[in-house]
Amino acid sequence: MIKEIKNNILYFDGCNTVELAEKYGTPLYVMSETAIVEKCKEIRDTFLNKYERTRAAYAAKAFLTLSMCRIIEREGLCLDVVSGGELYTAIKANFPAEKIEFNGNNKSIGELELAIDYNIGRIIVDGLDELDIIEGICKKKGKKTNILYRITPGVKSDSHDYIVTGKKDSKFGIPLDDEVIFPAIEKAINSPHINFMGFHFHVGSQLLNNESHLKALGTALKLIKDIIDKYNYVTPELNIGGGFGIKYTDDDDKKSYAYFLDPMMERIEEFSKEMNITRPEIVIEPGRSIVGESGITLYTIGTIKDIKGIRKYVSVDGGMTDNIRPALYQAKYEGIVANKADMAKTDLVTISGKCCESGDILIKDAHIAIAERGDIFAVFSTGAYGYSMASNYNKNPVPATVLVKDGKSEIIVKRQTYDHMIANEVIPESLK
Ligand SMILES: Cc1ncc(COP(=O)(O)O)c(C=O)c1O
Ligand SMILES: N[C@@H](CCCC[NH3+])C(=O)O
Repeated sequence: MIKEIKNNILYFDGCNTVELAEKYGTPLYVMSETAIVEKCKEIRDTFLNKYERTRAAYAAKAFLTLSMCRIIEREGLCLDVVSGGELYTAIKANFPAEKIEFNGNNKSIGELELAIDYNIGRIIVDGLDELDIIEGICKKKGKKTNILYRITPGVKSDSHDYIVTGKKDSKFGIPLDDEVIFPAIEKAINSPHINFMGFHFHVGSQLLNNESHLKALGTALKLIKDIIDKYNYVTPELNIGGGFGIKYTDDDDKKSYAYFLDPMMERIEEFSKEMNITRPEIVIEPGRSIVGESGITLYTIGTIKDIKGIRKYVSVDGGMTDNIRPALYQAKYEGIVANKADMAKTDLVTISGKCCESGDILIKDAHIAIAERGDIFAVFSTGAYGYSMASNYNKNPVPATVLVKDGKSEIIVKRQTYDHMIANEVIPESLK
């Protein structure tokens, strides 16, 4: 059990959360190594070991630190990065270059050079002129790079509009209009500096049903067939993205990896038999599903305002700066007063942050134990897209992250200091 209640206190991966808050301060991101490892094991058991020639590239954008790179490498996964900064973090952690894949809809020349210099495994090309840039860099450096084309499969998945990515009107991917996609494919096949590996799609994030994955797969398989028919070229790989949803609240009907992947693998195997080709190597890119439920955030409760007949605001010492998701996507979370974990949840409150924004609300209408200043509040399922989307708004420092496992805790990201925040600021001569 990752989450447990003992003597009225919330424990997370064997650690007393009130003691963690005392030792490391709040706000505090707490990541359970046991939970992350369990997720990786589920991926190995139900996908990597079940089907030959498969890879799982952890989508680093969900939560990336040097230590996370180490865990991902140890657990046998690859890494999907989307920026020079994520790639640099992987390089600094000595992550094997051939296991890195580079996504992104507007990679800079500098970022592509870094990727090619480091000989990373795959670049997922996301725009027509990106291929020319990669070719130019490879030519200059005498290298050859593996690429896939990210396609826009034209499916609308069932998630918040900001995190659906597969519909035609999207900044991601290459549209499948014949006059756009076929010349691009021909160019990639014929380029002496490119190994054209195939296609990539990612339909959206926090998905709780497999419909859009299956629809997009149908589109991708049709394209693979067209390429065989037109150019007699069999693409050796297919990347079917991530997006597997997690449980934020009791309303989220989370599904297993197998629920998404088994029907897709079945369809791909059938297709390969029909076409009489070797089944392409299949790659997935899970992010949220590995780290989301593996993390919680601890806060200290401060001001409590009970506006009679209207609402009771319980403010904590963090907010949209450490978790932008409620403000950005109206995302729902659940939480608990960690030092009153056994007490009846009789109070209906709104958990608000400390930023100067009325929208800085973490949980609207939460049922919690009667809280007082100084209590510790834990928000669940914050392991994905919390730390990685943190900001310094209102000059709030980014919280520390601790990694916990079987009752032991270690810092993996130190708390930012006020000095860190102003370290890059300069007062020019004109203002001295
Ligand atoms: C290309 C790509 N791959 C993988 C992911 C990871 O998605 P998730 O965290 O939902 O698994 C994303 C983000 O949505 C993405 O854009
Ligand atoms: N940041 C988003 C998901 C990322 C979407 C990336 N394509 C979230 O918190 O849900």
